[in-house]
Amino acid sequence: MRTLVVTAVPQERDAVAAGCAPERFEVVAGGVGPAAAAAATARELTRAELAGRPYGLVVSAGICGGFAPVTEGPVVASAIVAADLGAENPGTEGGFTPVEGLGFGTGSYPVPLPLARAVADVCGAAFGPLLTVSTVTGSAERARTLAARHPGAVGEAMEGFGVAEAAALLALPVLEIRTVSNPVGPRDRGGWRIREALDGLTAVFADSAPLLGSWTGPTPDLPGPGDHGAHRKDELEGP
Ligand SMILES: O=C(O)c1cccc(C(=O)CC[C@H]2O[C@@H](n3cnc4c(=O)[nH]cnc43)[C@H](O)[C@@H]2O)c1
Repeated sequence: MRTLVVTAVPQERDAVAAGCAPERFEVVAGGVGPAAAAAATARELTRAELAGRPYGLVVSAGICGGFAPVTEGPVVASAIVAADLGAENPGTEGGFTPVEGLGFGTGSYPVPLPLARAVADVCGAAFGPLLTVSTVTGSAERARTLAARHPGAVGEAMEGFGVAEAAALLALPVLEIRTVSNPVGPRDRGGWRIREALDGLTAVFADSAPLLGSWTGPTPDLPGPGDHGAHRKDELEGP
């Protein structure tokens, strides 16, 4: 089955597409931020289902900020985490209650670990939770807070959780694969290494495309109780 790769911007889309064969991969630029990413992913997955050409795997890809000591190179998510989905909760440890603690759904999606680990190994990537934020971190204090709240986090970007939400609606497995363009922390636009990160994306997808394209494993169990909204094709088609 084919793999859908969702990036934020066309430069990332083109970098990914340069590394993988068009027969097995569809690469789309869905916009910046989790809401745009979720909407674009849901549209593409629904189109494919209705056309009878469903995807077997969904990947969120692009550039990202890296948490020290990860300052460059590829990163692969061991979990896709909505780092600012929840409520500020002064007086509690960490001062934040994640969305699960509020009793609504989940703030973290699992990935198929054997595949994610294999991809990380083949491209020499750092492996750990990848955080999705709506506001790019711009201070050392915020970077420390996030790193303390999410031990082992390797990076921060803005789309992974949105892509994962849409994939979960169709019970599809999801990965997040990125390359580091900047450190998470104080703003320093002059220090960005975007060209290197985009070239790195091409290399990562060239190395991992054979693994991604042949993946036939199951979707990991979705976290928590209740209906995560997984739908079947017949429900999409309506009466
Ligand atoms: O103006 C700034 O200070 C600034 C700093 C980092 C990123 C931005 C962006 O507008 C990029 C958003 C875009 O790129 C991904 N990305 C890359 N680095 C980061 C990051 O450190 N934190 C969050 N997102 C990052 C992101 O997925 C978006 O697609 C501006």
